[in-house]
Amino acid sequence: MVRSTSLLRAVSKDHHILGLRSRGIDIIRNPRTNKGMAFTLPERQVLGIHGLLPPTVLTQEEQLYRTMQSFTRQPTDLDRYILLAGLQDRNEKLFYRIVSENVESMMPIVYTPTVGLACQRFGLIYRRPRGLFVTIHDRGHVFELLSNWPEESVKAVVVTDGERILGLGDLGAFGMGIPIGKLALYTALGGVKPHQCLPIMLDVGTDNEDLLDNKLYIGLRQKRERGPVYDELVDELMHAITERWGANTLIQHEDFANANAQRLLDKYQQRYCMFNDDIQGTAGVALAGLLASLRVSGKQMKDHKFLFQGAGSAACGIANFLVLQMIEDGLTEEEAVSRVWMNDADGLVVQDRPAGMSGTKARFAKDHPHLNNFEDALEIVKPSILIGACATAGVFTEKVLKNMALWNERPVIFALSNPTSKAECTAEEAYTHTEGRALFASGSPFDPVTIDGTIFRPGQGNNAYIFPGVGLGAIVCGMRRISDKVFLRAARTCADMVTELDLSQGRLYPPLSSIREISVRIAVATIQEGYDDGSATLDPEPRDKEAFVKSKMYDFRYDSFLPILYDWPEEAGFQATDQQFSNFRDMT
Ligand SMILES: NC(=O)C1=CN([C@@H]2O[C@H](COP(=O)(O)OP(=O)(O)OC[C@H]3O[C@@H](n4cnc5c(N)ncnc54)[C@H](OP(=O)(O)O)[C@@H]3O)[C@@H](O)[C@H]2O)C=CC1
Ligand SMILES: CC(=O)C(=O)O
Ligand SMILES: [Mg+2]
Repeated sequence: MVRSTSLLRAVSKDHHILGLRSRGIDIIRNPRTNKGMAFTLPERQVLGIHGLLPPTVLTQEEQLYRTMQSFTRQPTDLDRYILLAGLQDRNEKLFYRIVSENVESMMPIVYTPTVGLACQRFGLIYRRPRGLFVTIHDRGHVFELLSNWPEESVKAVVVTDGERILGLGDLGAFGMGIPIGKLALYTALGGVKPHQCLPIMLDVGTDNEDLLDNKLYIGLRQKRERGPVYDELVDELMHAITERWGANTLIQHEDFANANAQRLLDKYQQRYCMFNDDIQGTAGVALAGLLASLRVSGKQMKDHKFLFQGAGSAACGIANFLVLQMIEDGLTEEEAVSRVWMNDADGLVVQDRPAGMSGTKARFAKDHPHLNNFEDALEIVKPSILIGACATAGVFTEKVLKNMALWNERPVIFALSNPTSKAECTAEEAYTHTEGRALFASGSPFDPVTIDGTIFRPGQGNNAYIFPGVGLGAIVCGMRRISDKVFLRAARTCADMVTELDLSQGRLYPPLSSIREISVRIAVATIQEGYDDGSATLDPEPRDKEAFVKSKMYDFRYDSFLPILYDWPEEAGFQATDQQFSNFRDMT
């Protein structure tokens, strides 16, 4: 007799119940339940998959070793990206474990810089659904479309419209790689459970002519929809997400172009549990690194003078946080703002310039004659902290860096633009042209640099230090809203975790290998802020917040299918024959 297919109930170690009406082969095909060759012999027999796998039974550790072997043998980083994406599609637990336990080697692949290349080639890389494509033509039906997503308990959505993908510009629907990558970090670095994460690509067309002509392009072949129709779609999406998955569903806006980023944040920040990562997450991580730098320079933030190269979402987000910090140091708002200068594509941000200006940068416009040469602007401002967020490679020239070293004992130089090909300078340039005195950080990773026998290990000033922890904290305490203060707290938490050893090696951030621990602390800080400002809805407030956060985190270890033995429903079967079933019972 063959026992018929029935309800399989497997209780994992974190007591997450997998409710599956599946045949054994479906358990292998489902990346959430698949364990590859790690299915034990009893499991293989009871699930009816005995013989479908090679006879060797591997531990997860042995699988990790084998995967690392394949990983290092790939000819290029893009091949490594494709290998990992394939693993994520086959065996989710193994994928997340390998990323989380090898953050330094995996993050440059699943995230910047390789994810940028993956987006540019997304038409070739796309294999299977890993998120939702919501197009401008779905207006009026977005809720129905979201209902097609098979998960019932989505808690975190990352959405982009693909208009400003890293520093690579408008990549349209190819931008889907970014929400996928960000949410991979939600799980790998923040421990948010993968079935709670949903990437969304809002496809409103693209103004990238190359893509519109590209046979491999997979998005809508039309110019971007803008104006009221665009706004209606975003509105409908925000509403539909919370209708479908609850009012406290976290929505992260990612890589929207400047004209939309701050505008949408202002519109939705008080209405939804949402944030803009490029504005607030980046401000958090930059502030963290700058706070750590104060321990080396022995200064306060208010003692500094800042110049930004780039005056968009990232730069203005950081500048606004610096003002808050300086006000806390005792300055008036006017004094704080006066210390922050900006330069953009039209030159120095000054009040009466021919190009005028839009958006938040106006706050920082100075009463000064117009200048459109950055090196001249630098000479005028003579900053002690120079921050690049202009997506333009090489603008921190040798002359710029040497001048920074001339005016400052410890010049602070942040080249935040991503991917690596857009960085304002390399780590090697920053250290070489400042005789190793620069306090340097970059958005994408750089290898250590040796100058006169001293090894510098630059830190990665990337919002990946911030958003996974904020997301985790907001989700587990059911936050209604996320204020800027959450990110200020996250920044201080991250800065506090920088050790003297980190600083002595030139690193203004803790090593990436400790990022999961940082995420836990940031989650705790987020929850604390949530209860302080009344936005947390979880009742009662957890007393031991750290233990609470940890108890909610994803467990990379495989679920055991063995508990079904002890709770074997009469009609259960999994295609196991009576003989297989009794063999299984004998063995256990
Ligand atoms: N490290 C991190 O965690 C993060 C890094 N970033 C990176 O920062 C970069 C910018 O992102 P974001 O702020 O969102 O983008 P925006 O488009 O909002 O801003 C870009 C800014 O750069 C200015 N700019 C463009 N070209 C030049 C130039 N040649 N010289 C001076 N300024 C120039 C633009 O000027 P104008 O205003 O006149 O158009 C604009 O102010 C990207 O590369 C992104 O990857 C972003 C978020 C996080
Ligand atoms: C890191 C990031 O969010 C960006 O470069 O856009
Ligand atoms: Mg971004």
